Amino acid sequence: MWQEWTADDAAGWVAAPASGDDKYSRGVLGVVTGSQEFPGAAVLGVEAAHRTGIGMVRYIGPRSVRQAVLARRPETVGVAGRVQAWLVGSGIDQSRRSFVLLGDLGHALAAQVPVVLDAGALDLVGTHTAPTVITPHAGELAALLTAREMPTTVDEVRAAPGEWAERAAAELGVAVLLKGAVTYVCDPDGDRYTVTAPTHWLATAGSGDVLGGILGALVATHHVQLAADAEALTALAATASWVHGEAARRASAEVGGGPVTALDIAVAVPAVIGALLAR
Ligand SMILES: NC(=O)C1=CN([C@@H]2O[C@H](COP(=O)(O)OP(=O)(O)OC[C@H]3O[C@@H](n4cnc5c(N)ncnc54)[C@H](O)[C@@H]3O)[C@@H](O)[C@H]2O)[C@@H](O)CC1
Ligand SMILES: Nc1ncnc2c1ncn2[C@@H]1O[C@H](COP(=O)(O)OP(=O)(O)O)[C@@H](O)[C@H]1O
Repeated sequence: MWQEWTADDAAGWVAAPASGDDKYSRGVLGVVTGSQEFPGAAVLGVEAAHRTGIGMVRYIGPRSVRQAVLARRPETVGVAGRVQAWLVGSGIDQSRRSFVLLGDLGHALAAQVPVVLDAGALDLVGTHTAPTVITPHAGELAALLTAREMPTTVDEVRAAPGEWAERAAAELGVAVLLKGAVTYVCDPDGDRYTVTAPTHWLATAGSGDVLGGILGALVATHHVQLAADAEALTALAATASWVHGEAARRASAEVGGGPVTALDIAVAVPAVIGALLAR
């Protein structure tokens, strides 16, 4: 049975800093995203991570992309160091990964801290043992499962998204967040949540990159809980999807129900987090 994730559920998975906190205890997210072809994906994910509330974001990637990220978010740290979670793959073309990039991805996945695997890193699922959540859309899930000898098509996944998400979680041994107008979040232990988007303006280029940043930040800021209970990843993924949808709804409401851009969604996130904390 799939359970719709609500505002009350999400409210249990957002964190505000306390008096004893510092930027490291709050959580540090390492990010390996973006490319010369898709620098915007890195900018959007990093922006969303900062807007979700986090101690620090470390961005690892090509110099030109790092410059774009820092131009938008000078708070971002551009050198490697300790992190409590990784977000990898958004804005990366799987077929054009350089040796340097493969090294950075390998380093991230070997770190034994929770990982959000998106877009051009989805094929790396199963190459590491850290708690992992994958964030495909229907096209990406179909391609991933087909490559793993579970042949399927986008149309088949769209026709039965919950079943394919569950199958992926069971066969790949990771939490799955399957994106769409209804997002399906599940894990191999049987947790199953749906998140129904409150607005279809969410379907815009870069929206998924923003979702990755929100989820990465939530994972990093819950690193202590995750170390004790890896299943928390599923609740955090459902929360990220809920926050993402609600941010788009608020951004659209601000313009009289009109369209929103991916960056608008990220900018609306702090008010969503504030409202959840006030519940
Ligand atoms: N500003 C940016 O830098 C942006 C970068 N992006 C990056 O661009 C890369 C390619 O993204 P795409 O996924 O759009 O790749 P494609 O547009 O190449 O799509 C791959 C395949 O999946 C199908 N597909 C795309 N979206 C789908 C959906 N929502 N449901 C079902 N099938 C779908 C397509 O028809 C295609 O067959 C990713 O790395 C992504 O992170 C995008 O997020 C757009 C914005
Ligand atoms: N029809 C729709 N209505 C509402 N939300 C949608 C719809 N289609 C897709 N979405 C959401 O929009 C986002 C699109 O992400 P993604 O497919 O990764 O796009 P991109 O790669 O351009 O960022 C996801 O969060 C998904 O759940």
